[in-house]
Amino acid sequence: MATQLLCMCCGAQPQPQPQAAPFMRFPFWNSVHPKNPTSVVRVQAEAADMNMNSIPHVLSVAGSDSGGGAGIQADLKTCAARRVYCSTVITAVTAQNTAGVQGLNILPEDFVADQLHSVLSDMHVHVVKTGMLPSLNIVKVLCQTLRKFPIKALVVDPVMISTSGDVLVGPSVLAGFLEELLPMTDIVTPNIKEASVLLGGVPLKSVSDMRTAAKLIHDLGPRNVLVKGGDLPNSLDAIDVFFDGEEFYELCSPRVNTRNSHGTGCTLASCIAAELAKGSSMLSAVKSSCRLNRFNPNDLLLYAVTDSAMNRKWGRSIAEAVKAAVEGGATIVQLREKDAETRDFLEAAKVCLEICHSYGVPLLINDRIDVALACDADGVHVGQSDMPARLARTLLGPEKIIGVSCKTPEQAHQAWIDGADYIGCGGVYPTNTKANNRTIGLEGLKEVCLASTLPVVAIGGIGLSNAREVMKLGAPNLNGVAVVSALFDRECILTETRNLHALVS
Ligand SMILES: Cc1ncc(COP(=O)(O)OP(=O)(O)O)c(N)n1
Ligand SMILES: Cc1nc(C(=O)O)sc1CCOP(=O)(O)O
Ligand SMILES: [Mg+2]
Repeated sequence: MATQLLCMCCGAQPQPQPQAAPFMRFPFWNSVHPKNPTSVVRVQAEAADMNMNSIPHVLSVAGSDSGGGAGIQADLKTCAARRVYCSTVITAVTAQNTAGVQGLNILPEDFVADQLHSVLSDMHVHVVKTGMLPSLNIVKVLCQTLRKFPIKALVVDPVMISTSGDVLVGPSVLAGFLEELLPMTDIVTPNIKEASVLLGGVPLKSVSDMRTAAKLIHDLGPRNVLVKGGDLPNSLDAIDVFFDGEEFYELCSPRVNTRNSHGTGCTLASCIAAELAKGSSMLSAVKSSCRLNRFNPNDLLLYAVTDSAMNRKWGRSIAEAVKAAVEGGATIVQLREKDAETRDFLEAAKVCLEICHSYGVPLLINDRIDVALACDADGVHVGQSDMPARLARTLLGPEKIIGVSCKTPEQAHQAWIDGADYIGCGGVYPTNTKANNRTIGLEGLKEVCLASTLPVVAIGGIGLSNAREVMKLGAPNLNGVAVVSALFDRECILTETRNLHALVS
C-alpha cells in the first residue's frame, strides 16, 4: 500500500518542514499543517490506519501565557522538542509578559470539564500534566474526570506563585491539592516556595530542608516528589531533590546565572511528562529532564565502544556488555553495531539507553543518525565517510552530542566548523577491530590535539598495557581513551573496565 502523509485533524497533506527550530527538522516526524503553517502537527504514515494509540501523548491542563514563555505554550513547545504529541485543556487565560502578570481570566469549571472530556474520550492520552489550576472547582472537576479515564501517569506542577513573584491561585485551591489531587499524583514538582506552601509555610533554606520537605510532601500522597532548588540562596550549583518513597537523589547541574527563568517550572514538568509518555521509568524521566544536555568533555575519560562480533564470540547481548562496562566505570558508551539489523539495533539501543542513563552515562550511536533519532540517544559518532557532521547537527538539533573521527588537523578544524562536540583521533596503535585503519601513532595524536579546538579522545589499539602512555602525552584537549577490544573482547568486561578506569583516572 502506498504510504501517504496526512494531517490527523483534517486529512490534508502537510507541507515540508521549514528549517527554523532544530527540533522540527526531522521531516518524517513533525510537519507543518497546510492550513496553518505555524502549527506543528504529528502525522501518521498510514492514511488508512489513523491510529494515535502508539504515539506518546501528553495532555497539558494549564493556563495560557500570552507572553508564550510559560503555561500551555511552554508545554506545547517542550513536548514538541521531546517528540511527543501534546493536547491541551486551558484552565485560565492570563495577560502576562516578562515583567509579570497583568490579568487573569479563569475559565468556568464546566468548560474545563468539556475540554477534558473532548480529549480524554477521543484520544489515547498516556500522561496528564497539570500547571495552573486556578479554582477549587477546577481541581475537583479534573480529579473526577481522571477517575473516569485511566492514564499511565499524572504529573503535577503545583503552580501557585509565578517566577515574577505573583500569586496565581488562592489558598482554597490548596485544600483541593491536599485532599484530592496529590493522593492520585505520580510525581509533584514544587519549587522551594511551593513546597513551603504545601507544608503550611515552613521555611526551606538548605538541601537538608529540601530532603525533609520531599519526605513530608510524599506523606501527602504523591508517589514521587521533586523539590526544585533553583531558588536556594548561596548555592553554586542548582540542586533538585528527588524522593521516590525509598531513596533520595540529589540532581546537580551548574547554575545558569540568568533572570530569564520564566516558564522553567512548566518546561521541566512537561519534560518529565513527555519522557514518561515515551515509556521511561520515573527516575530516568526525572534525570533526563533535570540534566542540561550540554556535553561534558570529562565524559570522554573512558569511552567504551561496543562490537557485535565480539559480543557474539563471548555469547553476550549488547545490553549485558554495556551494563558491565558502565558498572566498571565507563564514562560514555558508543553502540558500534556494524552488522545488526536496524530493528534489532533500535531495540537494543533503547535498552542500553535506559541502562546508561540509570548510571548517568551518555549513550551515542555509531554511524546511524536514524537510530539515534528513533531512540532519542544522547548523540552520534560519525567518521569521514559517514553523514557529514554539519548535516547530523541539522538533523539532531543543538543539544545532542556529535563526535567526528579525525586523523589530521584539517579534519579537526572542519569538525569544529561543522558543530561537532569532540573528535575521536586514531589509530594511535595498530588495531584488528577496524579493517584497513591507518595508524597515526602518538605523534599524529599529539599533532591533532595541538591543533584541535575541540576535546579529543584517543582510539585504536589502546588497552591496559599502553593507556597510561597515551594519557601521559599531556596534550592539550586530550580527555581520554576510547576502547573496543580491550574491554569487549575479554572474558570479564566489568574487571577490564575497572582496571582501565583506575589506570586513566
Ligand atoms: C570515539 C571514536 N572514534 C573513532 C571512531 C571511528 O569512526 P569511523 O571512522 O566512522 O569508523 P567506524 O567506527 O564507523 O568503523 C569511532 N567509532 N569512535
Ligand atoms: C573504531 C575505531 N576507529 C578507529 C580510528 O582510528 O578512528 S580505530 C577503531 C577500532 C578501535 O578498536 P580497538 O580498541 O579494539 O583497537
Ligand atoms: Mg563510521
